[in-house]
Amino acid sequence: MSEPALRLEGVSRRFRTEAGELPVLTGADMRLEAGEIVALVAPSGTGKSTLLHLAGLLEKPDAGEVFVGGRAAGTLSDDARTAIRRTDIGFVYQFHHLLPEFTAEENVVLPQMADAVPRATAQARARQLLASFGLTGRENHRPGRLSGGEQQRVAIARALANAPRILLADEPTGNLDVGTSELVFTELLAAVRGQGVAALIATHNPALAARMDRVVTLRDGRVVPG
Ligand SMILES: Nc1ncnc2c1ncn2[C@@H]1O[C@H](COP(=O)(O)OP(=O)(O)OP(=O)(O)O)[C@@H](O)[C@H]1O
Repeated sequence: MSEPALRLEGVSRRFRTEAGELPVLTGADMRLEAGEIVALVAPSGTGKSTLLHLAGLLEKPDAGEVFVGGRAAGTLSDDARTAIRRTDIGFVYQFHHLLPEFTAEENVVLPQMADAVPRATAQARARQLLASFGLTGRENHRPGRLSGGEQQRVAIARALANAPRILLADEPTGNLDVGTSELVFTELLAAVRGQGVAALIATHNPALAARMDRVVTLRDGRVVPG
């Protein structure tokens, strides 16, 4: 079998809390194949965000290894990890995390410029991505002037700006009302399927999870079929 987009091997993470050591992940293994869309559905507090942060190279595991396109992240310099995060991985948070002082378009342009894309090219891609999320006419609005659904659409456009191979999303529609969540989620799925992006998406919503290729959950700190 060819190398998956993302592979976790024996990944462990524990936190030190007032009550003592909290083992959240205890040797988690998983594969995310190229272009595959996987739902991560697990009860609150079982480690979904922790897993996504490790997979996204935002944090380092205490043990085990994260492979992105076959490259072992633990063997790389911080600069090399940052470069992989920028070019290969898009991350969508539950709350948009857009830069409030920049417009919608600038929020989608900036990660591309950090990846050395010329400004005019980055602007054209940003406009095209924003248009694909129904945001034509909103390009020059700052996040504070956008609705919650629009903010999340911009955040998704930003995550896709550098055409990553992997999209990681942590309850990307979790703070939206049911109707808006359904709409934004449908657009998110269409975008990742259309671009052939592998995606790991945490959600509490079983109906949304059922629309992905497969479901995994977390049990006793490990990834198991959901
Ligand atoms: N930096 C940290 N320091 C201490 N404990 C932490 C830290 N980050 C997470 N935890 C704890 O680890 C456990 C797993 O947290 P995590 O956020 O990964 O769960 P989750 O499944 O994403 O939860 P939710 O569905 O509520 O977002 C929780 O008990 C949490 O309190």
